[in-house]
Amino acid sequence: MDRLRIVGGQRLEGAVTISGAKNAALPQIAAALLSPYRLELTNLPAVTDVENMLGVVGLHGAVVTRSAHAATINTSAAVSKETTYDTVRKMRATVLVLGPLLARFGHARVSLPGGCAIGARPVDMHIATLAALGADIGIEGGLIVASAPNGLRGARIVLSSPSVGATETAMMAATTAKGETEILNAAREPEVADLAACLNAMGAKIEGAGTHRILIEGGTSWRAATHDIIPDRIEAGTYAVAAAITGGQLELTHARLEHMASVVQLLEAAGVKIWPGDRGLIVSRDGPLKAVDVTTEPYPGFPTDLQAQFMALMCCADGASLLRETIFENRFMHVPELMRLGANIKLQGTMALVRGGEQLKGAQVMATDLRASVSLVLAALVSEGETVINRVYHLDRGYEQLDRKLRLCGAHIERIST
Ligand SMILES: CC(=O)N[C@H]1[C@@H](OP(=O)(O)OP(=O)(O)OC[C@H]2O[C@@H](n3ccc(=O)[nH]c3=O)[C@H](O)[C@@H]2O)O[C@H](CO)[C@@H](O)[C@@H]1O
Ligand SMILES: C=C(OP(=O)(O)O)C(=O)O
Repeated sequence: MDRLRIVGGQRLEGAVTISGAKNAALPQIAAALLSPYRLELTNLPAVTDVENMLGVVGLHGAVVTRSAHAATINTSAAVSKETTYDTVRKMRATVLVLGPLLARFGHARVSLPGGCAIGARPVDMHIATLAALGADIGIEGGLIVASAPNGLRGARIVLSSPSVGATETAMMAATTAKGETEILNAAREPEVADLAACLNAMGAKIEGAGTHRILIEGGTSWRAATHDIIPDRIEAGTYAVAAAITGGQLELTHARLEHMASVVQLLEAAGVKIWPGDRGLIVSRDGPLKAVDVTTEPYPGFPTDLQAQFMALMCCADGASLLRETIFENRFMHVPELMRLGANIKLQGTMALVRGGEQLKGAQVMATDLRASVSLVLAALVSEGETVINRVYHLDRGYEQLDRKLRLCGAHIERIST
């Protein structure tokens, strides 16, 4: 199992290429199962979640042709097979094949994902949206078993909360339904809009993705398509924090300001300067870091996927900041590990009070999930001495060549393979 060894104290300077968004890539790979024609995805991030998702569509008979940052997925010979617990356990986003399999083949059997480090993460809304589209759907022996032998039919779907995954499931399934589907209280994340753009390139007729109300005209005539995945706003936000925490300056090549308004606003409030450059965004800090409060919210609010990274930043700010997590009930697994580095954090329910300003000191720490792991990397960059981060496979799920990208900007970081 690989580990990362980081010696803190280096100011980061240089350019970081922001990869394609993992959370846009995963549903788009699942969407390939909808159409018998090839889907070519470009700007595909080279991360293990993407490899796993390509493996999952491969298990359903898709033929995948790869290059470093692209994949062509041909599902002309695909079938709806059982997606086992073993597959879903590795990566929850696997549940996104449910809608496409049901829509294309009229039946699907996908294992229930179960809880994970950040929360229980039920899939009841995914199930409810497919039931609203006319599927006969239930749980049998740990599997979601769905059928619609006569096809799905368009419906008005009102989500009880704007779930990203449930919006994506509903949108994908509705492309083959008879008639029109309206999704209300839809998630507005850029990854949802990018999935709609990909589906539209494949022949679908979707309007309104990126707003609360999405309209999908069913009965799609599919065609071959190529789609370029949007840059990863969470990866960009992570490197913005790396520049801020080390008092450095980074150019985030490809990063898009329009996807990062709430993040930019909070960073600026913390004393960080951000401005658009020719190739993306430039992030710089030379003054003191100010403590700011953070509340995670659905997009366009501050993303839960950057809460851990901001907590690392607030550990180095002057004063106290309150971080409130409203999306996942257990997304503070990084707190005890940051405390091992000397951070002063008090947890109460869904809130964390961070008293910044202590000099962090290197230690052995353990990564528990993707964003928790990267918050430890960020804290280690400013910790005195050496930090060793175990279970790096969490990082590899969603960050392409993190150690290399940081090293190129001056970080003292090495991967120890065992
Ligand atoms: C692969 C991917 O894109 N992952 C992202 C996606 O996850 P994901 O799509 O799983 O997140 P959701 O937006 O669905 O989850 C939001 C909340 O709704 C709850 N919920 C969700 C579905 C459901 O059927 N029932 C239910 O109760 C979840 O437990 C959570 O508390 O959006 C999250 C919120 O921005 C991000 O943190 C994840 O990185
Ligand atoms: C929680 C995340 O991903 P997933 O939904 O795939 O677990 C994440 O990207 O931070």
